[in-house]
Amino acid sequence: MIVLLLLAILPVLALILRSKRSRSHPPLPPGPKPWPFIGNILDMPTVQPWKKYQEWCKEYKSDVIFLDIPTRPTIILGSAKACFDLLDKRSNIYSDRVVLGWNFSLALMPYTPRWRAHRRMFHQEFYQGTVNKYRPAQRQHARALLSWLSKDPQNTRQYIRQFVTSVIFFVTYGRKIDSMDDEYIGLAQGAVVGFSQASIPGAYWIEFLPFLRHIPSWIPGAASKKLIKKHRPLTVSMVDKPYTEAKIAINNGTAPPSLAASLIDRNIRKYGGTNEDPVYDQVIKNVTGVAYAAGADTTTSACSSFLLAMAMFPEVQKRAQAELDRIVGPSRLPDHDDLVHLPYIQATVMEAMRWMAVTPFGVPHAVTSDDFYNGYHIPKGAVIVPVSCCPMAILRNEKDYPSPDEFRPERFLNNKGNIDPSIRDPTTIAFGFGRRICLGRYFSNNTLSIFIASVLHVFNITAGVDTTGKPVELSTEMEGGLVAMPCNIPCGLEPRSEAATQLIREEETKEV
Ligand code: HEM
Repeated sequence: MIVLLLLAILPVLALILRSKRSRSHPPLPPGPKPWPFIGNILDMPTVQPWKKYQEWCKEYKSDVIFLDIPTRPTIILGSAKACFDLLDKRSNIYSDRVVLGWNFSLALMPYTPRWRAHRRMFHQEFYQGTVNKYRPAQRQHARALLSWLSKDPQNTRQYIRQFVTSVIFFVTYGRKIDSMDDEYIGLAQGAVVGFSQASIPGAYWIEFLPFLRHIPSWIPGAASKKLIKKHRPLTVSMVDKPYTEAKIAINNGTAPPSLAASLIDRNIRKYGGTNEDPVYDQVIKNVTGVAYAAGADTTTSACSSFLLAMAMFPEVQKRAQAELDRIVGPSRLPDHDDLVHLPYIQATVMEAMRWMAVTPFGVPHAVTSDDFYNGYHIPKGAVIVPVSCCPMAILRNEKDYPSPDEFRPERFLNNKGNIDPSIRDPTTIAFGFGRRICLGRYFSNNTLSIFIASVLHVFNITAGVDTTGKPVELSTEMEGGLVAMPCNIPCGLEPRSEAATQLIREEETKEV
């Protein structure tokens, strides 16, 4: 019955929307041929969607592709130029989002004053000039990670996640994460996994037709609503629980310094006893909650891809270690302050952000007015998907990055061995565009840099064996939704020398 209703309503809706769109406008960008009434709904890939986006860019020889989704036209952008032209230069109309239900997250809020208030508060704590205050926490956690990895390298994937999560929780709530069994890790991981899957473009088209919420789950697009609903209790707890705990500690005078503590303190001093107090209290809760949601999987993915690259390109590993040996030496671990003297390590960090796209289709934007680009009509309300792994463009673009499949930090160096500013820095793309550009990019870069320098300083990295004793197969296959992770990561981490083992042991006696 419901399927019949669906079949009856969709054609009418599609016709109305399409006739509104086609009135006196230039043509839409090229793309796969739509089916009568249902457009390209059935063409939308929901598993590893970036592969299909790449194929379309190639097939239609265009860096702007149109997908006819009756309720939400979708545009794929497959070149840096198209992304900068639209999402950056015209960001006044390209900064909206498709709302998916994560109401607390500023990363998904529509382009409204509410989003602006959240973004302003987050920015104050994470802009370039202030993030270095988090370096001691990042360094200490990176050093703790060396010890975990040396004892149990088969669980490398879990320890990387624990390291990234611990840094974010420590900075945000002043809370230590002692193991992967920590309640908050489970909460947050569950919430983020559900969301990441649900946000694949086309997986969510059904969201715009609430009256169809009972349709069978085999119809494409139906699954995302269920996913979001299933994970909602985890999401609520992920945002509420650590914040409530932090507030209790503040009231008891037992709170360690943290982002939550300083924001709450500032709010009380500025708005305590006024009507604004509860309003800003909610903003603080959301802003602290989004730090984990937006920062944990993304940074974990970048750290994991780096390890994979080291095992697949051992000559890069050797060259990076030689630089560390020369500049830092065997008697201490590297620090953030060393990085300025370590151009090859800096280039390795840049290459880690380029080689495997962390968010292969960015975080989709939405356009708030009709627009025209390269002779094509971009319809108002369209979802705009910047595809950062498209081979003809962006991070895997032959022209900007020759032999793009190879992990080659040298590409960012000039003939004096310094960073060459004429080569496009991949972080200008990997962190998104315009007014929605990633707010955690400087923080994340500090975490990734100290992770890379510390791990390379003490370990030789090879494929190794996994927890079942099977040799790890190295490949560049990625899995996931909004955030992609390498399917396999190496587990063969061996201390490079007696001196390296000694450095790791010394750290074990220190408090994180
Ligand atoms: C390798 C690590 C990371 C990558 C690749 C990454 C990537 C991105 C991307 C692609 C966007 C969307 C930009 C756009 O819409 O054009 C984004 C947004 C965002 N990121 Fe990150 N991110 C990373 C780490 C972090 C961290 C560590 C934090 C927090 C501490 C963070 C906080 C945010 C926030 C709050 C937004 C939403 C901005 C808005 O919508 O106004 N990110 N990130």
